[in-house]
Amino acid sequence: MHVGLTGGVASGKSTVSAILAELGAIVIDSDLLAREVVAPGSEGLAEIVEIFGRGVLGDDGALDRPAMGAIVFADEAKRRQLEAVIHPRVGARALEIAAAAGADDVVVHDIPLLVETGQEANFDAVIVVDVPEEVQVERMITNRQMAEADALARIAAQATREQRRAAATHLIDNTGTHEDLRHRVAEVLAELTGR
Ligand SMILES: CC(C)(COP(=O)(O)OP(=O)(O)OC[C@H]1O[C@@H](n2cnc3c(N)ncnc32)[C@H](O)[C@@H]1O)[C@@H](O)C(=O)NCCC(=O)NCCS
Ligand SMILES: Nc1ncnc2c1ncn2[C@@H]1O[C@H](COP(=O)(O)OP(=O)(O)OP(=O)(O)O)[C@@H](O)[C@H]1O
Repeated sequence: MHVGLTGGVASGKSTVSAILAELGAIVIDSDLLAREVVAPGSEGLAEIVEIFGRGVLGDDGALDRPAMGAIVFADEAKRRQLEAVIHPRVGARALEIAAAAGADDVVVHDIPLLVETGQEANFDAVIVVDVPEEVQVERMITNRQMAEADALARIAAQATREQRRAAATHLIDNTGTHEDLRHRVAEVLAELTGR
């Protein structure tokens, strides 16, 4: 079974993924793959330097992620250019990993931009982690020391809460405690697997 998992920035996708993995699911994390495909020495990073110049590299030669973020979350055309380098590579890696899963495995594809990239129909179920925008902003400021304007810029680069909710077969409200979240995730997994 292949399950899509999505949610707005800082909604709690990684936290949900970690719980699902503990409960036995295989998780494919798109954010992690998006880092791997631009690792130092990669073709992906070379393409990014061709497009954006060496200014997006840190002193260590790795992608300067805050600098890249400042560019692409302020400019949609540049964001599309970056996505054109990263998304095909992430997609190819995800397919390779998914191909190694067994028939009885629950494979969870954690894809922040699942709705934005129209991938709903590729999955047997779509889990959406849902919180109001105020909670996203609050968690980005508190847990990631982001400025409010940067948090709002990321939210503005994504689908709306309503668009994501419309794509959900299973909605996970993450406005409660971590304990509440754990219960709800276990419940959803049980619904999916019938176990
Ligand atoms: C701009 C980059 C370098 C900033 O890196 P940073 O370490 O600050 O963020 P990180 O990669 O951990 O992403 C955190 C969250 O930001 C949001 N986000 C990332 N990229 C995008 C995007 N293109 N559009 C909208 N939201 C995005 C997602 O909610 C994601 O979960 C990085 O996000 C990136 O390479 N983005 C383009 C690739 C992409 O689309 N990734 C998302 C899923 S494949
Ligand atoms: N129920 C909760 N109560 C309080 N804090 C939470 C809760 N769930 C998650 N968090 C915290 O909120 C932050 C965002 O969670 P997480 O990293 O799981 O989100 P994400 O959707 O994967 O984010 P991103 O889109 O940036 O990858 C983390 O610091 C996490 O510990």
